[in-house]
Amino acid sequence: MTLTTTRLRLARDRGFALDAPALEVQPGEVLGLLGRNGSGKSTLLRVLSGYLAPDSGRVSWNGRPLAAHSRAEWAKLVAIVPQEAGTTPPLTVFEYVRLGRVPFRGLLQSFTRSDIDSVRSAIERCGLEQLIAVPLPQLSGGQRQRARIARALAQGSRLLILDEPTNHLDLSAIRDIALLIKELASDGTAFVASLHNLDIASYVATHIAFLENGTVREVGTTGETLTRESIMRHLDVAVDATERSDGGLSFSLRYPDAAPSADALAWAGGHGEGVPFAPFGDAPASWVLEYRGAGGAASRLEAGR
Ligand SMILES: Nc1ncnc2c1ncn2[C@@H]1O[C@H](COP(=O)(O)OP(=O)(O)OP(=O)(O)O)[C@@H](O)[C@H]1O
Repeated sequence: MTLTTTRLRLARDRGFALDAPALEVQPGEVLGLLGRNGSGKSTLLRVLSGYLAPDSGRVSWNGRPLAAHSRAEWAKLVAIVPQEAGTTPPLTVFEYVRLGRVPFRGLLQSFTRSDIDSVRSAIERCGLEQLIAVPLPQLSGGQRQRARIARALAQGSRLLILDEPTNHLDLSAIRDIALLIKELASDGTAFVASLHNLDIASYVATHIAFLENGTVREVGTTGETLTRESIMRHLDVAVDATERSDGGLSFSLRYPDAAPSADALAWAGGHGEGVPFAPFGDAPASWVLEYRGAGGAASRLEAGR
């Protein structure tokens, strides 16, 4: 499944307007949307999934404009995995995942053998076999998120739209969801996901789009786009970065009253981004780091030990 768009624009209430350049997501690619609260990530996801019509611009799936797909085709091609909502339906994992087959049968028609096979295989894919008969409200947040993804897989969709997929999850559940997304992408599923977690973005996303006040300011491959400078520029927050063994970056928030970690300093120094400052002998008494803030102005951050 390939998602393509022309430039998209949509004006909403209270002066908010979405403005995104032409985008393309190929099978196996994961486009991560990053931006501050209210920057328009969910709005863009709704436009890409066909729930909101743009004022101008066109969304196409597999080269056909969205409007040319029937509702049934639409439901089969694209699955939306929403944020954890307040209420959880009192269905078992099996019953819930089976809802993914409704576009193929309709609510009142009975499910076929092949529907049930799709449901079971999606449940296995998401590691929920042991929980197949457990009601959703009794699952943990991470297990429920996996059930939502399983439902999307049972639907057979090759484009998954995820709204903050690791919201409210503990660290091990975040890791499991990240691994699942990566595994599904390696099998050719395309993803667009709004993300707040920079580590997850670096790990799962092949491409990143930064939104600010509704406008996509920068889009590109993760390696080129997800940098300390762009994070400072678009999210208005200073982070330290260290390189992972797979070549991606791990980010940690820089608190104004805490010195950056030795690892982050070493990495930044090695990349010419920061200057460890050691006035007395080997042990640095303070550090001076430079970064470029919004508008390109150079700022200096000094931190004592
Ligand atoms: N149904 C709606 N009608 C009109 N405006 C809306 C609607 N939903 C959201 N908005 C507005 O659109 C803007 C962008 O909101 P959106 O939810 O897309 O941002 P977001 O980046 O996903 O935020 P968050 O990170 O907090 O989830 C906000 O100003 C919001 O008030």
